[in-house]
Amino acid sequence: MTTPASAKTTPPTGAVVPALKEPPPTEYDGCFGCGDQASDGIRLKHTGLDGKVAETAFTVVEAHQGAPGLAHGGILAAALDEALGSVAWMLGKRYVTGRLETDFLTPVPVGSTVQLRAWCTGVDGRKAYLEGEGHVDGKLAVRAAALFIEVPEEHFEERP
Ligand SMILES: CCCCCCCCCCCCCCCC(=O)SCCNC(=O)CCNC(=O)[C@H](O)C(C)(C)COP(=O)(O)OP(=O)(O)OC[C@H]1O[C@@H](n2cnc3c(N)ncnc32)[C@H](O)[C@@H]1OP(=O)(O)O
Repeated sequence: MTTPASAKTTPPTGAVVPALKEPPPTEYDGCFGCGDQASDGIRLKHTGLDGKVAETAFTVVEAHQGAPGLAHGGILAAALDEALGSVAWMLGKRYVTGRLETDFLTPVPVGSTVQLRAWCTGVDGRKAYLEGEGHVDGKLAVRAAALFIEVPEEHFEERP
């Protein structure tokens, strides 16, 4: 698969690629990427999962504009981050994004539906390596490679 992975997002020799488990049963409703209660969120839901690759879709609306009529790159990166993050969580541990590398290959007009796919390229200790891509009308529009880091449950404790 074509990816933009740098040395920091390329798994070392010997990293394993685990099969994905079922998505976590409790998702956080307030999550910008997947939460049902996040009123300004993008509410991604899995549309496919085959044990290795997870799929979802995201429709760009006016509130996501950067330039007139075109998606803001940060929104596309957020959607990729969420897709990759959901795969990381399906490895069965808690991960957060440490590094996210993104290529924006074509402008994405408002009204487009971005078909997103994400997968794991390897796990090495606390590090999980993820890649993903988004197609619009069959054309590769965005792609990403990321390093996720496993964290303890305390990472998500509410801050004062
Ligand atoms: C309650 C139920 C909820 C259920 C819910 C389910 C939802 C299921 C879907 C979730 C989907 C989420 C999708 C969104 C995902 C986010 O958006 S997460 C939010 C954005 N990310 C963050 O906020 C992370 C902020 N950063 C941090 O907290 C800390 O920097 C980190 C990443 C935990 C690392 O800190 P640390 O634990 O002290 O680890 P550290 O020793 O610094 O690094 C460990 C190793 O990783 C390397 N490393 C760390 N950072 C980097 C980096 N940026 N670049 C390269 N290498 C790095 C280090 O060099 C080190 O390597 P080695 O020396 O071991 O070889």
